[in-house]
Amino acid sequence: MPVLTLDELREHARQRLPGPVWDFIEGGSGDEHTLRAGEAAYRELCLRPRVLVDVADPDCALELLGTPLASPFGVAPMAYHRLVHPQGETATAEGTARAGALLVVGMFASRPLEDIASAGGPRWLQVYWLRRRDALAGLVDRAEAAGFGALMLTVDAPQVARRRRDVRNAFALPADVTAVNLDPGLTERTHRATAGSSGIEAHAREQFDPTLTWDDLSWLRERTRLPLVLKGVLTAEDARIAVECGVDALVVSNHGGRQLDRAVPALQALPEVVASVPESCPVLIDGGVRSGADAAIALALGARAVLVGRPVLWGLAHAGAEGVGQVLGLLRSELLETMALSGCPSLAGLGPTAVSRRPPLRDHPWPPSHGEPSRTASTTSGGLR
Ligand SMILES: Cc1cc2nc3c(=O)[nH]c(=O)nc-3n(C[C@H](O)[C@H](O)[C@H](O)COP(=O)(O)O)c2cc1C
Ligand SMILES: O=C(O)C(=O)c1ccccc1
Repeated sequence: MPVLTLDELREHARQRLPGPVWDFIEGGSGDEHTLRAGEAAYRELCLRPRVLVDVADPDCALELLGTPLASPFGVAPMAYHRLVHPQGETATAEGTARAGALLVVGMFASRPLEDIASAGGPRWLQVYWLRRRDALAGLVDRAEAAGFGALMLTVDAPQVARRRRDVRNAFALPADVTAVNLDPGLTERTHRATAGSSGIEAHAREQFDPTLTWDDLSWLRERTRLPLVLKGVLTAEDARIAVECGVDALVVSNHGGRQLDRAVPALQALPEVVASVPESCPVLIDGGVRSGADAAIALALGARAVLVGRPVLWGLAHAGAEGVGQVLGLLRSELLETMALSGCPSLAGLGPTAVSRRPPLRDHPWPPSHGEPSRTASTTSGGLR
């Protein structure tokens, strides 16, 4: 039986993976309030389909910071893909390349950057700000040499939040899963949990530099010619500062509910961020995207692309590269169907008037004011207000 939904893949993955690994992937921080709210936010919105539009040839290809993509989907950066499949990130890279989607490789990847790059698809590298600045610099140089198209700095994790599932499970990495792109001395801590702390949390406390401020960004900005993307921005205020600091793109994200619990759902924060940056600064989003319709809603509200996290690991656990390809292929075909059936055959035509909500989420100016209103969008008096 072919897999028809992401939920089916999730069930397959759950059956295959050890409980503590499943919990590490699926879990969130604190009471997991933000984790649940991230997905729920999409269900509170509806599409406003327009009719009698020629939708014979819907098109969702785009270029993002110079990277051509067959669809506006990317794999969110996630650590340690070898936790769920022996080939880890190289299998993820193959499946993602086949789908023509973007792969954001995590700093804590469990396969070498150069091997991941050999799949040939569009790829960016995510980094955390380490106390060991030389380790960060070394990785940036390797990413440039291996043809990575952008650098994504995650800024919502000055420390790794307490994830109670991992504490209960005393979660630590198995000996054969390591962050192979970093000096072993930097990551040995991930293999030992202590009372009250997972190996991941304890490792991050030792290695992540919580003193990072906007002033430090210039070091990274000057260190690389790659476009710089900040991941984990949730407010208009920070979006504006980021642009002033020379950041090229933003990811509106609460880390999939794994960092600040009670943080605002990414979808709710999206409009104020989009409204605060120039059109030249693409805004991406992640967290809780589970269907092509979810993606269409995010794109309509101004996201230029959508990153997907956990579902990619479900696909990888279930069927390696093939499973990753299934996840991204399913999302792309659902998005194209949604675009056709809502009378928006192009990404440019997918604007805020394609979405309806009740009650109002918040009182920022609406709609976000970017771009030429599309023909379909401009002739309506409804939409999200
Ligand atoms: C197992 C796992 C590991 C993750 N590791 C990282 C990481 O190393 N760096 C990072 O910036 N985000 C990391 N994230 C967060 C994702 O990039 C992303 O923000 C989140 O998973 C999106 O939500 P979704 O899973 O609902 O799609 C991780 C998420 C998961 C589930
Ligand atoms: O970012 C995360 O969510 C995460 O789980 C992680 C994994 C390895 C190192 C740091 C954070």
